[in-house]
Amino acid sequence: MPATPSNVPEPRRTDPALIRNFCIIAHIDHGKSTLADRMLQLTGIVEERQMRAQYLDRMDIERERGITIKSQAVRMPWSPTSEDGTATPHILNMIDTPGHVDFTYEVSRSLAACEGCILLVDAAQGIEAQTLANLYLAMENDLTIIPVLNKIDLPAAQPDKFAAELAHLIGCEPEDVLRVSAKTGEGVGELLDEVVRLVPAPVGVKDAPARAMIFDSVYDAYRGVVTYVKVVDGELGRRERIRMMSTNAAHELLEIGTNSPEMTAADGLGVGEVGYLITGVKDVRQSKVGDTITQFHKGATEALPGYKDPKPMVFSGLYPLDGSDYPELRDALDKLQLNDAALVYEPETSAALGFGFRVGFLGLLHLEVIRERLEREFGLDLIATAPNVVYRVVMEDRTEHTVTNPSEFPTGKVDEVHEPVVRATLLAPSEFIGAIMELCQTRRGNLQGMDYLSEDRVELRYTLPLAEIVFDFFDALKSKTRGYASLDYEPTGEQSADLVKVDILLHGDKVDAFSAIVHKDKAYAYGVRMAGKLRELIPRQQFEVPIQAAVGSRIIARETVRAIRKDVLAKCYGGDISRKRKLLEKQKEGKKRMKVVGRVEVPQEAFIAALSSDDGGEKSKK
Ligand SMILES: Nc1nc2c(ncn2[C@@H]2O[C@H](COP(=O)(O)OP(=O)(O)OP(=O)(O)O)[C@@H](O)[C@H]2O)c(=O)[nH]1
Repeated sequence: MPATPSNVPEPRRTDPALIRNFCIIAHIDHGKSTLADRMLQLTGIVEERQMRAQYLDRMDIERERGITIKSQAVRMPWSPTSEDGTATPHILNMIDTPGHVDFTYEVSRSLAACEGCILLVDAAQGIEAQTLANLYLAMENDLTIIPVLNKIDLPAAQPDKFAAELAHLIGCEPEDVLRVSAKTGEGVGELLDEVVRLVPAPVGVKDAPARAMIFDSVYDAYRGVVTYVKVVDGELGRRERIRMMSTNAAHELLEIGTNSPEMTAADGLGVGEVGYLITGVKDVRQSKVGDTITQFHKGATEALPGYKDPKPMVFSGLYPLDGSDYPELRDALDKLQLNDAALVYEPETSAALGFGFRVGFLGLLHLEVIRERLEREFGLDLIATAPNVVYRVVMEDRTEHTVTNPSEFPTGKVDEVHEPVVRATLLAPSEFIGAIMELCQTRRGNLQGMDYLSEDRVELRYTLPLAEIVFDFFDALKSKTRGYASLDYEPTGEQSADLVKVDILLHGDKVDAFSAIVHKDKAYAYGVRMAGKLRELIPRQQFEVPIQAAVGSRIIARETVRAIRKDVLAKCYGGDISRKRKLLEKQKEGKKRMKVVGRVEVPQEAFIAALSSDDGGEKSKK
């Protein structure tokens, strides 16, 4: 049991020397959830009998209520058998990391709450891009890494080959790579023993003012925001008044505890412990990932390092198809924001699309998730403008503008335009090196390095403008590599580039929804493509309609929709008045759905079609 000095009875705190905080890093489908399930079972906190029934049922209910599906951190008891046969009870905290590239910052905070990680790799597939990206983050956080091959029960498993690959990657011996089957449970007990043996115990100052790092924050419809923390120094007690160090906001602790795997209230958390707290705040933006919590009275003066406000990287205009749904869209966004500190939006109006919002996202997946939730959970029909990144525009008089909507690109003398760039990691069989390089070249990529992970698998590292990968990059990569390449990226700053705004004009009037900021070399292609597309989509009017693409006042492409007098009665010979009336009524109906740009009537469908995905669009599933 914990070795506490006898004169200071503190039975409620676990000795940090007996705590191990770890996470599992894996590429999608390499078996992270299955391994976690096996650990829950093996450590006895979930009985075998309950495993399926309980877990799946619970997920359904949670899904229906729209709250978090997984526990963010689970506390498990484990007593490794040592060589002399004695067993010392330890506490293992398994911390879940969000898996996707859009949430790199959150991943890095979850990793910062751990001292070690299990690098899990499918023994039939080998290392993939997400394995690598998360491994790099783990290294940056100085974590002890335990390499593990999973799925060794599969006939297609090649454990020797991939053990060598993993060993080469992290610089250990192939024999150090553990082999498990999360499915059968083989090797999982030994793995937990290794976690205790290899992962360092957390260190912190017991008698200092409390400092706890928030590594996750989720909204629960019944309990408000549940905040997950790791206590680094000192301790937090029940009913304590706490302070968020980034905002200085004070809150009362209503409950503090651990998940094993249900929420279990405790009377406090001490050094190295991981658990949850509830303060009654209703909005995750008041309890942000990366922030430090301390006591309100005599609290810490210096926050833990690394706090960043989530920064949206990709923006898109969201408009209800039916203008009268605008209030519903606003309410829906308000609700989603309760659980998503990274979601930002502000009202915007577009001459073409009416009233809507300019919404900021962490990345494309984030955008897709939000859009899908708005449509599915809130029953909204939406039009989204093409996603764009954030530009910093420096004028010749040195004033600066942050542009999140291309139609707001400043007019006047522009000196420099800066765009965000990412560091991308691409992994593929070596036969596809040429195809990948060619693709990255056309996307203004810069090769930073290339490594062979084994004789037939290669890792390429590029810096790429974010704008070049937000559309169809992932799809293009998959099609050029027959689905074998994997991609991960993280923002690394910005670069100045030769960027211009292309406007699309209908009969001399700008259509704001189609303005785009593109590289100078691609402006012409964009203009020609959009003008051509619109010519097909816009019905003839009673006058000739020129469609032009322009950079500033210079026209770079032009198409024309020829004039026609549309006589709906032309088909109606004879004097059937009721039929005539019907046709006129129908024409009126159609006109209601028309948007008017200047003098030109454009059916809404034309906007939707022009914004949709045949030139990449927003569909880029990972
Ligand atoms: N044969 C075999 N299949 C496994 C093993 N571990 C996981 N699987 C299967 O692999 C698939 C993916 O496993 P998950 O545990 O869902 O993988 P994951 O990494 O959590 O995936 P995501 O949650 O989608 O990221 C499932 O069909 C599992 O049943 C294993 O040891 N052997």
